[in-house]
Amino acid sequence: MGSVVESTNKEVNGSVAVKNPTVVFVLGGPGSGKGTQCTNIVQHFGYTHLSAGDLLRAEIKSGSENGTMIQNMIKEGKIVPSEVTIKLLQRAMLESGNDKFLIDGFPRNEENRAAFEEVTKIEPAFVLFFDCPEEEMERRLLSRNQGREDDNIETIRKRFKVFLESSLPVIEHYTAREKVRKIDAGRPVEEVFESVKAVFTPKDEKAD
Ligand SMILES: Nc1ncnc2c1ncn2[C@@H]1O[C@H](COP(=O)(O)OP(=O)(O)O)[C@@H](O)[C@H]1O
Ligand SMILES: Nc1ccn([C@@H]2O[C@H](COP(=O)(O)OP(=O)(O)O)[C@@H](O)[C@H]2O)c(=O)n1
Repeated sequence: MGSVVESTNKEVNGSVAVKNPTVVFVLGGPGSGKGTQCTNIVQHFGYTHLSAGDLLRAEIKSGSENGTMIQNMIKEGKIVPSEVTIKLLQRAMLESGNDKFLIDGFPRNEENRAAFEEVTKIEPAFVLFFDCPEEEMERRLLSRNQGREDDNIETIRKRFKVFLESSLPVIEHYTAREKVRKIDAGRPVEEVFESVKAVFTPKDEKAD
């Protein structure tokens, strides 16, 4: 027996998709704390966390035909073609049984953004942007210790360049549409989460 969410899913471009989902894009440079804060948001606000990077790394591990291509792109800090990432996101949304999603690390360039809009017809509720100084992000990435092939100084520099050149324009796109909620992410985890909570708490529930 399917859940209420599944039973009301709809067809989009020939594939089944979650009906009227709430989507929050979580953006910020590499190491700005997106994953860390998403874990906190999930615990407090009932969202499903979908990390584009985690989905791509799982795809490499699964031995899929795209695995080698994805692995090479990640090693170089390059953005994987949208077609691949969007399919993974759509599948994960459907499998979750939820209708509220934090989409972390996506869209990372204009191609990601335009393709997602075209394929899914989903507009994000808002965009959470973790703004963090580069020196702090570099420090965090070099001590992350998750055995990631891209957490070395050479690839980190490439990822910073891609963030400035390709991802910031996406944030500017949503800033122009008044969708961006910018958080000072250079502070300790708990302080950052206080600011995050304020964004997710409806105005009428906030204390004066
Ligand atoms: N506010 C913070 N202060 C210090 N370290 C942090 C903070 N937020 C996250 N970290 C640490 O920095 C590293 C990168 O954080 P992560 O959440 O993986 O970033 P992202 O998903 O943006 O790449 C992790 O080791 C994490 O524990
Ligand atoms: N939308 C995305 C997200 C990540 N990626 C790839 O995955 C890598 C790691 O992304 P991530 O979000 O897991 O990690 P951070 O770079 O934010 O620390 C990126 O550098 C890209 O190579 C991608 O190609 N497309």
